[in-house]
Amino acid sequence: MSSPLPQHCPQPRELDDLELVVSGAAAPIAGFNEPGSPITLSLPDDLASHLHGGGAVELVDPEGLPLARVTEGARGLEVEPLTHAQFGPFRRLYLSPAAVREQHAGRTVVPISDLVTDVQLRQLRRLGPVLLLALVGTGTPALSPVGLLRATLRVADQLDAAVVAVPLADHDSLTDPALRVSVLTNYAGTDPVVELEYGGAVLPELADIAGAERPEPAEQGLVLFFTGLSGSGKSTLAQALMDRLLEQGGRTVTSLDGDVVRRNLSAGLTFSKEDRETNIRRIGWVAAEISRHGGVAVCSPIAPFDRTRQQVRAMVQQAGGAFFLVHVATPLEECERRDRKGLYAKARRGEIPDFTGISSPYEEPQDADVRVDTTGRSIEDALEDVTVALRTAGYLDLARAKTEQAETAVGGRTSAEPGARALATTERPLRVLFVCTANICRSPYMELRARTMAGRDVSIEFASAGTHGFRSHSVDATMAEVLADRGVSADLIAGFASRPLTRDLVEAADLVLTAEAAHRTFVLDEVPHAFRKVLTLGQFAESAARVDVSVGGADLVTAVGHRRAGATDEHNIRDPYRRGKAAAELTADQIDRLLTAVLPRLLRAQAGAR
Ligand SMILES: Nc1ncnc2c1ncn2[C@@H]1O[C@H](COP(=O)(O)OS(=O)(=O)O)[C@@H](OP(=O)(O)O)[C@H]1O
Ligand SMILES: Nc1ncnc2c1ncn2[C@@H]1O[C@H](COP(=O)(O)OP(=O)(O)O)[C@@H](O)[C@H]1O
Repeated sequence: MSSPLPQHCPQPRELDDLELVVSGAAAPIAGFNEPGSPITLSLPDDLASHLHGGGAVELVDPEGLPLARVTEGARGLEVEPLTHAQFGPFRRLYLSPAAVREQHAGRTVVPISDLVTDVQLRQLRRLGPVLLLALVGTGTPALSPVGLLRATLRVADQLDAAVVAVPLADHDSLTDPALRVSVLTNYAGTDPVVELEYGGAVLPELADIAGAERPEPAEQGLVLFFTGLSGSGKSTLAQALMDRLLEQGGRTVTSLDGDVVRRNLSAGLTFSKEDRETNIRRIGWVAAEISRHGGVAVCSPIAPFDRTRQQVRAMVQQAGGAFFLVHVATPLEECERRDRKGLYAKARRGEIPDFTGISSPYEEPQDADVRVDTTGRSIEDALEDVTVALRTAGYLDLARAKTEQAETAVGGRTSAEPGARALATTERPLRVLFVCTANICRSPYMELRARTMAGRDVSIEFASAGTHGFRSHSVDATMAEVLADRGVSADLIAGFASRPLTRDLVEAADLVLTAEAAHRTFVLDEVPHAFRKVLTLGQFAESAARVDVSVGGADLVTAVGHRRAGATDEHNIRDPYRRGKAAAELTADQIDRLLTAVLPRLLRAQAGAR
């Protein structure tokens, strides 16, 4: 009897890709890892070498259902389908391009990845019979796949429309647009494909879906994840924070403390790298489920590996929760000095192998929402850093009642201090950098229009640059005309000189707003840690709309960094270069709409919070 094939459960994005490959939607791509293809599968080293040696691997879904068998072929990994996924909400809507051509030929094809607006419904009505392709792949829709399908079906009821679900995932790379075009074309055949216009207000009949999908921060599940060395203060801060949460009431709180988890959920695991990863993934899994149901999970394991922390973040976000990472960055010397449990001394004597910080690594997080060094500080004071960050990010407001704050104020600290601290960081002007390709058309328009709109306000500065920016060119002549028509002074326009984007420009900016998602990807490939402050202008506008109107200026930038909407194609501001004045006007209209929505909130003088 032959031994069973090794099995592997791919990541959600890879499972979506598998479905596209099997259904023919990805054609001409027919497998994984073909040269230059965005459809890739990453396998653990042992499985990769098994394939390389001529073996086969079975890909299974998270429940273990075998979906396909992969082998190494001439162009990459060849895929032989086994079983088709049969369950899951709206499975019946997942059709292959061949089935769609057979059942729905003759309809105008319209891709949908967000809630439809009034403007878009009018556009759809004008199109006649339509096929709404709901793009439900991982990371693509602005809401959950089920939410998008429920909303799209509701819109379809008002039209002559068919709805089909397509698991086109977001690969967050420059190859995405090409894949999108080929998938849409495979579904459309010879029928036209029309993109929805940008803008408008979400249809009132979708409000309940929008509400359920985008819960108010007070209702969204939240995972507070403290990471740091043993003795850094994770448990102490986590406990103090939970006490505050419980005193305030209104939320269910679950503690997943490192030590406690190891005595229960993870009993028997060692401190090898593998077992630590298992331990953290277990914590992540439980925390994600808690967040799925709107609860707050407070976790405080060491979690020394970046990759595992990222996996937890992904699990939580997948479950619709928010993930907030606190790096308790107390240095090793201080943790060792405290040595509350006497473990460091033992580790130094070699009595505990693989001890974090001594004989096992701790990878410092680059993506922490807040970093707290507890050295020489009171617990209350260190906790303040966390509660301020939580409040600023729009998750929890754990401010004590004023009377209580006054009572706890010591050594000249007053109840006003947290607010004062937040203000101090915003005293210099907020620096906003606009980015497009050549820096002669869209980004100069954004910069000069924004400067004109801001007038004499000194709380903000605008600049622009291009991912492939020309050096010292003036504004494109057509765009310059549009700028002049819209009240931008001739001096400003004449004084403009284009420039290429540099790392320093990104580092120096508080907020980088790009014309298209591809520009955002370009910037992040260069400066990955800037991910919170680099957004498309449309993505920023949509994200800002979700943040309470009382939050403005630098606080708004921080809040959006933590609660940003996905960058979808609808957000892209298309390039009008050399497409005539009408195209330039349309682009200008789109930019004006977005700037009008966001600028008043970025200008300190008008931001409601102050
Ligand atoms: N080898 C080794 N390395 C690090 N820590 C050790 C080790 N052996 C035991 N301990 C005790 O276990 C606690 C850390 O467990 P965690 O589950 O948080 O660790 S991990 O996230 O799985 O890496 C940690 O507790 P905290 O001090 O609360 O962090 C230690 O008390
Ligand atoms: N500002 C502070 N914040 C948190 N802990 C502090 C602080 N100052 C001193 N400590 C002490 O440091 C130790 C931290 O231990 P613990 O919270 O168990 O750390 P961990 O969970 O990271 O191992 C405790 O004894 C705590 O009283």
